[in-house]
Amino acid sequence: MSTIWGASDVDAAAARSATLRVGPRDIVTPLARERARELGVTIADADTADRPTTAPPVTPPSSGTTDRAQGTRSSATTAGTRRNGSSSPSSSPMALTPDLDSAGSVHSMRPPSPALFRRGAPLPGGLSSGSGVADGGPSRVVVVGAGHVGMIAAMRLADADVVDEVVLVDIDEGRAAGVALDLQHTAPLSDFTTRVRGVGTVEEAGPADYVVITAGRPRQPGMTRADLVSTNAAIVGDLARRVAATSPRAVIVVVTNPLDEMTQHAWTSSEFPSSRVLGMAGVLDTARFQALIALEDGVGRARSVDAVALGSHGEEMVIPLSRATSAGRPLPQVVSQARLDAVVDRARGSGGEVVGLLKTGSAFMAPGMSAARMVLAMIRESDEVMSAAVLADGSYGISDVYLGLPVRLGRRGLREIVTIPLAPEELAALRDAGERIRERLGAMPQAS
Ligand SMILES: NC(=O)c1ccc[n+]([C@@H]2O[C@H](COP(=O)([O-])OP(=O)(O)OC[C@H]3O[C@@H](n4cnc5c(N)ncnc54)[C@H](O)[C@@H]3O)[C@@H](O)[C@H]2O)c1
Ligand SMILES: O=C(O)C[C@H](O)C(=O)O
Repeated sequence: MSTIWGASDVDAAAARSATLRVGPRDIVTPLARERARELGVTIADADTADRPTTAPPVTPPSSGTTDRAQGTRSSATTAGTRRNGSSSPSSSPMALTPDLDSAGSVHSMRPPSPALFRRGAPLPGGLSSGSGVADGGPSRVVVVGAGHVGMIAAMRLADADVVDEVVLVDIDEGRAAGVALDLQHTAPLSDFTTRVRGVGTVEEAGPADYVVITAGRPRQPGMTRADLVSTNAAIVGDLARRVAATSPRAVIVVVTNPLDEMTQHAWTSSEFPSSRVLGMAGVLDTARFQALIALEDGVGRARSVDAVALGSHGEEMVIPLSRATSAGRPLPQVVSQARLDAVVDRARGSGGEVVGLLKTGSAFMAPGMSAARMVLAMIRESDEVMSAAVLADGSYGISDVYLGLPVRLGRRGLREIVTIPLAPEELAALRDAGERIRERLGAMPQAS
């Protein structure tokens, strides 16, 4: 039997021994070869005399995800097809070979190669026409809220050219239609074939594979995210129920603030399995930390920083420095503890810093790109470890509350919560974040 080796297998090999051993009939994807060139990983024939003595890749100690609708625990993902209609590598070892060290811990949280995001790359692809989950119709991503975050997310999604349709929905229908038309005009500039529509309701948008909810009020200077709760809970609750009716098999990605509470609210309102309701904040918070620490002397490029932001999207954000590296070197060996602490604080407060500078509205470029990145990771089954707000399932000693945890996503949403070793104080801070979010949920108005 032949095995398909993907870019994430190369990442795992880079973390272990800088050599990827493949069998004579195995297929190494072009992206994996490109990734190997980037990382200096040798692709060697496993049948040669110097056969590796290292253990084969192992399946992670997944705690699985709870599928409430079915009452079962599942980490399955759905096979998909590429945009060109051929079979996707969803059964490839990309899904089975995490970058774990022999202790079963995550060795690297490095984002995948930019090669994974290059248009026209043969593997993995997008969703083919006719693969739309709801009706066998067009593959479709619906972005609810054609405001600042929504339009950036839609732009990235259209530009990626991996779905038939991106539909913007806004109660201000003219805005949705105008932004959509403006975006459609960029098709020759960005060279995409995705159609872009703008409508006033999720019902008009039609059944979707993925729904990104950015609708709601942003905060203004002097406000906390929590100040948005009653206004936005009413919007998100209503939208989640209507999305569930229109797109019963969609994966929902919530962006609206306060993020952790709104994601849990969308889950209960939609009555979807928790694996299909995710929140976007960790990708953004991680990017902010990477970007800001890269401004420090000696750190290098932001993408060479391997780190993850967990916990809440706010005061209880946890950035485990015990796991953070730059080009493979532990960050505390590169940057002084005082500077590290200052950068963590700045990353934690970055949303507020941007609000203060803009004076009206909040950040949207990095947030919109981060939301699109989550959707693209699912469509492309990139298999990267990223932070997302998910329903804690007992991992890290936390249960039944949405908060930022390291995850792998698949076509159908959450594939698994990844357990990474944390220092005792980091674990305590993560658990505290769960408790604080639970308290805020308890205080949330019930009628939304
Ligand atoms: N999770 C994160 O990391 C993150 C990052 C940035 C912003 N946000 C949040 O995202 C939300 C949107 O931010 P923004 O800057 O895009 O705001 P915005 O005001 O620019 O856009 C919001 C849009 O939602 C629309 N809208 C309101 N109610 C609606 C409804 N019921 N149906 C459809 N559309 C509706 C509005 O007409 C508006 O166009 C805010 O709550 C903000 O706090 C979260
Ligand atoms: O800070 C905000 O209110 C918006 C968003 O959550 C952000 O972090 O930029």
